[in-house]
Amino acid sequence: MSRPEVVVHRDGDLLAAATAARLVTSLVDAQTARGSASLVLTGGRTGIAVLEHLRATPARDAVDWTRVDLYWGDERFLPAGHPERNETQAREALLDHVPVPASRVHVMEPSDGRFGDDPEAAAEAYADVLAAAARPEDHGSVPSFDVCLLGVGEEGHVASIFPDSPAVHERERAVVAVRDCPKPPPTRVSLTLPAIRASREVWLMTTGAAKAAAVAEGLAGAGEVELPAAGARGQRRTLWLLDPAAAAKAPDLFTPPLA
Ligand SMILES: O=C1O[C@H](COP(=O)(O)O)[C@@H](O)[C@H](O)[C@H]1O
Repeated sequence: MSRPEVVVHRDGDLLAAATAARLVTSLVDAQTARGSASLVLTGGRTGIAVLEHLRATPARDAVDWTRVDLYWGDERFLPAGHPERNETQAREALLDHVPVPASRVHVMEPSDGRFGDDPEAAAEAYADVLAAAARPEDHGSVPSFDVCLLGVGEEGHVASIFPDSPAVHERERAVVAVRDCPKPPPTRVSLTLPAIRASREVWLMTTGAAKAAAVAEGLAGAGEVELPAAGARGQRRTLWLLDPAAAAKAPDLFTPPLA
């Protein structure tokens, strides 16, 4: 498992633009090395801003979108097309504007989908999707995603894994239903930390002073039960992408010059 690295960008907009550029390179490299690329998307302000920048940059055409598999780290369990669904926001920001085949867009089921209002069934179905996509070399029932994008909440949540919640204690399952979530909407579906840790690279992106304490604790070795972001690590790389406000309380070791 990789040790965290930190990049501090001048402001949130530059962070989103630079992360979009970084993604182009990573997806192209993955396609060159393995034929296709896999990307886990996140909701949240920064996650969607990255997709908007990706849509706007001409470099997006360097990616062969017909050979990208898209997954989600979490989803708000709401009806299809609901504006608060991470899927809806990602489609508007990027997916409706690039030629990614529908068969490669692996959404978590909505609350009016195949399983109705049953988030546990939706979570199990998503675990089956991941297991079907895993290759023998992935050593498990989760693909080795090339990049897993994550936002970070003020209390240190990633995906929909909140501090000291049942999801953060999950060790076996790759996907779980989340109920009584402290951040609305209360019902969600989420990858677990073991599934996130199957990723080659994990990129945690966050901005603003409200996130500074969570960032500092995450980098200073907090336990993942208290601060789930601390447990989000990639096999090869764990990258914290921050603005100066989010980085303000980080330990010295982790505050490199501005990029
Ligand atoms: O609800 C969610 O929030 C987090 C973080 O969002 P942000 O706006 O504070 O960056 C996000 O990572 C997660 O995917 C989403 O469902």
